[in-house]
Amino acid sequence: MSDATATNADTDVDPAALAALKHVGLVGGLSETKVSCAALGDRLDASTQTASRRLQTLESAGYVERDVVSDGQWVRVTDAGEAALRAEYADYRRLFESDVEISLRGSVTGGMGEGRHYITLPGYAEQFRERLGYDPFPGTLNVDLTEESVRRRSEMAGIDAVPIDAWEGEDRTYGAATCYGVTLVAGDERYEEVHAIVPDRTHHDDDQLELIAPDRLRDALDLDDDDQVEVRVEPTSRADGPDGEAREGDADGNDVGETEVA
Ligand SMILES: Cc1cc2nc3c(=O)[nH]c(=O)nc-3n(C[C@H](O)[C@H](O)[C@H](O)COP(=O)(O)O)c2cc1C
Ligand SMILES: Nc1ccn([C@@H]2O[C@H](COP(=O)(O)OP(=O)(O)O)[C@@H](O)[C@H]2O)c(=O)n1
Ligand SMILES: [Mg+2]
Repeated sequence: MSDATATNADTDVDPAALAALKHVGLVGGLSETKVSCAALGDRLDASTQTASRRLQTLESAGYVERDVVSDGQWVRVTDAGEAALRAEYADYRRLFESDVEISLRGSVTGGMGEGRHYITLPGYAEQFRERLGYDPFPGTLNVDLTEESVRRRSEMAGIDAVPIDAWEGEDRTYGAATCYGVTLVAGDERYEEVHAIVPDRTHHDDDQLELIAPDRLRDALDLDDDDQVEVRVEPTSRADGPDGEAREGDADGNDVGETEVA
């Protein structure tokens, strides 16, 4: 089994640049819009030079694309930029709404046949049993997300989730993952004890969501390839936590670190 082909790079920018990104979005929406640094500076209560620097920071981080012209610049918020804004939005939802739930949609699909291998590795299997409270069926049910749901999945970042730690095998290191509690809905049927597992390292792009559960979901919900499903993501905590220990998840699988503040 080969190692990761893609890792989710940490492209975070500082809060000031993120504020500039929000203003760019508010002025012109997420599609291409003409921005002048002087006007952006006014909105940010900063100088024209500062506004210009913030746009450069956003461009370097891959959050905007720019085309500088004589009287300003055309700026477009990229998918990564939109994901960063959605992650912020998810934080505010968490702050002000009591029952945050995100609904993602997609269709059942076959994958690369590697899910079974990873799920049954002892270093992961022990953590699933302890932290999720069950032995998963060996494999991952792959869901091919709709375009809208690919964009929305970054909102999962604000939802409490169960961390699965990296571990050392005999010949290599296995990466960490994050498990989000979900309910899987297919037609009139639903299955509650499911987790969306987001590995830090994966061969899949973010249009694929992998689900694990105690049972084979294709049997439990009578699913075939291309069947439409809804994945309702809800806050969840570790089965073995003292009183519901969890960490704030990261839909991109980036390391989110400790949640405690000294
Ligand atoms: C718990 C878990 C850990 C994983 N760790 C790694 C890893 O360390 N390196 C890697 O290349 N892929 C890792 N993967 C991802 C697999 O390479 C692959 O993206 C995916 O699980 C394949 O699923 P599929 O067979 O359903 O398509 C991991 C997957 C899971 C479920
Ligand atoms: N809880 C689960 C996990 C996997 N599966 C299915 O079990 C098979 C093995 O999973 P896998 O991840 O190794 O295979 P692929 O997803 O790569 O096809 C696939 O057909 C999955 O769709 C399931 O129905 N329910
Ligand atoms: Mg799979």
